[in-house]
Order: sequence, then structure tokens, then C-alpha cells
Amino acid sequence: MAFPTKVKIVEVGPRDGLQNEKETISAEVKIELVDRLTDAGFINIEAASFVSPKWVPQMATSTEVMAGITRKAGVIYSALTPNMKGFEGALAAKADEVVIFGAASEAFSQKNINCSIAESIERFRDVAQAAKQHNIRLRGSISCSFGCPYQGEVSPESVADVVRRLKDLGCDEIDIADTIGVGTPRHVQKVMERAAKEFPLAQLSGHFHDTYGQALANIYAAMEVGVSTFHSSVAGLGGCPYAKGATGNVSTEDVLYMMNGLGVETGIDLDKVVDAGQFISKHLGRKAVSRAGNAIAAKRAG
Ligand SMILES: CC(C)(COP(=O)([O-])OP(=O)([O-])OC[C@H]1O[C@@H](n2cnc3c(N)ncnc32)[C@H](O)[C@@H]1OP(=O)([O-])[O-])[C@@H](O)C(=O)NCCC(=O)NCCSC(=O)C[C@@](C)(O)CC(=O)[O-]
Repeated sequence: MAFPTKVKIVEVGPRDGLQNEKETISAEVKIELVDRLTDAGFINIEAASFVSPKWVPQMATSTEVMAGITRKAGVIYSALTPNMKGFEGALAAKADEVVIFGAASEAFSQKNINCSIAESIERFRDVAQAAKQHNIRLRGSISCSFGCPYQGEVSPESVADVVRRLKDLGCDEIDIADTIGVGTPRHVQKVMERAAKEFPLAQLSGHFHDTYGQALANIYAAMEVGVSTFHSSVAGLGGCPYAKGATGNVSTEDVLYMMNGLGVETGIDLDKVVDAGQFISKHLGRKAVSRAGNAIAAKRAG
């Protein structure tokens, strides 16, 4: 498989990045963040999550955020929808894509969405049908594809099994997620190649957290086997509420810096992403978790 010359970067900072923040972030700040990211050129931004506010309080403003953002034609604004209640919220908020999120680990499925993998697929079936009826794009996400904080090892076969089930539900894209950032490059290639036997490689994406500092290497390794869609988070925001110790997604600024150096097209303006990263980091009162973002900001400051 040829090394991609062009990649799609899905910006997940406004959802995955912010969902774990303890202090409530106002809808206005989230809206400004999404608008800055739209202006930077992303064609897919994960902006909201229609989950129980008791489970993830930070996402309770999702309706306001979706209503307040300035949408650009052609940009897909995605929202997480674990069940029909979530789907109804996303539909009312005019999400362009809904995300059903399961896991390759039974233990994580229980902790994250309070049901087994098989039960989750049944819940997702209704969401998938509704999404198709309303012509809304459907994405599936598979947590713990490289390891689980509760059960440890996760086999490529377990990932492939969930990929097959999500494919049967009609997903347009499927994310292979390293929730706790334990994957390493050869492992990533093995899992991606196995997943690609079940679902077209062009519609698979890599969602890497950088907990063990492997995310950029893992992205490069996934590109070597032909994966061309990746998730990242501005300023390296994030951490999963149900994966203790998990740090943020790989930082978007770092990914873009690497892609620019490789001459791989992204369509995204790195300088504007650095600005967005500095904006949200300032708001959160801490430094961005992005080597490239902080280096560029420091260079600009002289
Ligand atoms: C899935 C549920 C809802 C099941 O939770 P449950 O308790 O089993 O659900 P339930 O159907 O029994 O409902 C219980 C209560 O929740 C309400 N409820 C039920 N559904 C909704 C909804 N959609 N929106 C708002 N409220 C909802 C429902 O109305 C009821 O309210 P009550 O009567 O007690 O007042 C719950 O477990 C949940 O919300 N979990 C959140 C999980 C989550 O958001 N995790 C983080 C995102 S996943 C992630 O970050 C990983 C990813 C995608 O990034 C990839 C990776 O890196 O791994």
C-alpha cells in the first residue's frame, strides 16, 4: 500500500479534548474554539457529545455549542451518540455526522457506556438506522484497540470482530482508537492490517492518545500501511474520563508539523491551529501539551 500523499485530520479537541476538564468551560469559549478550528481549514471537527450529563458533565452544553458555531459549507461537525436519546439531541442540533462508540474490550465497554459489547451493538443498531433515514453520516469508534486499562491485552481479532459488527451497521468510517496510548508502531500496523481485512482501509482512521509518547510514531507506522485519516487534538487536550491516567490525544500542531515536513497535504493552516491552541490553553490556565505548538509560539514571541 502506497504511503499517502494527502491525509484527513479530524480535529477532536472540542469533544475528546475538553470532555475531561473538571472546571466548566462556557459554551462561548467552546464556540470560539470550534470557529477558530473551522477557520484553520479542518473539514471534520468533533464538536459535541450527546451523552448523559451525569456521566460527562462537561459535554452538557453540546446543544448550545452546536447552535452557536459558525458553520462553513463542506465542513462536517460530528457528535457522539451512544443511544437514541443521544441521536435525538444530535439530530436537533443538526450534527453532520454521528459517532457510535464501542470498545474492543468488554471491561472498558462496561465502564464507559454501562453495557457489554454485544448490548452496545444492539443500542447502536437503532442509532445507525436513524442516521441512515436522516442521511446523516455514521462513524464508529473502537476504544481500547491496542490495550485496556482494566483487562490489559486486547487482540487484533477482538478489534476485527467489532470492526465487522460496525461495518454491518453501515458505518461510513471506523476509528481504531488507542484510548490509553499503549500501542507501538509494529503493533499498530498489525491491528490496522487486520482491521483492513474487514473494512476498506480508506475508511479506517487512527485515533491515538500520546500517553506513552508513541502517537506520532504510530501515525507514521499507520501511514506506512496506507491509513490516511487521523484524529488529533489542538494543544494536545484531553484524557478519557473512564481511562485513568490517559493523557490527551496527539497534538494537532505536532501532527501538522510532521505532515508539513513530509510534504503530505492536509489543507490546514498550522499557524492558525497554533493560535487556537494558545487561545484554549490560556483559557485553561496552562501551557499547551504540544511541542510544535509551544515552539512556534515561543519563536514568534522572539
Ligand atoms: C451511554 C450511557 C448514557 C448509558 O448510561 P445508563 O445509565 O446505562 O443509561 P440509561 O439509559 O439507563 O439512562 C440513565 C440516565 O441517563 C440519561 N441518559 C441516557 N442516555 C442519555 C443521553 N444520550 N444523553 C443524555 N442523557 C442520557 C437517561 O435519561 C437517564 O436519566 P435519569 O432518568 O437518571 O435522569 C452512559 O453510560 C453515558 O452517557 N456514558 C458516557 C460515556 C462517555 O461519554 N465517555 C467518553 C466518550 S468515549 C471516548 O472518549 C473514547 C473515544 C471515542 O474518544 C475513543 C478513544 O479514545 O477510546
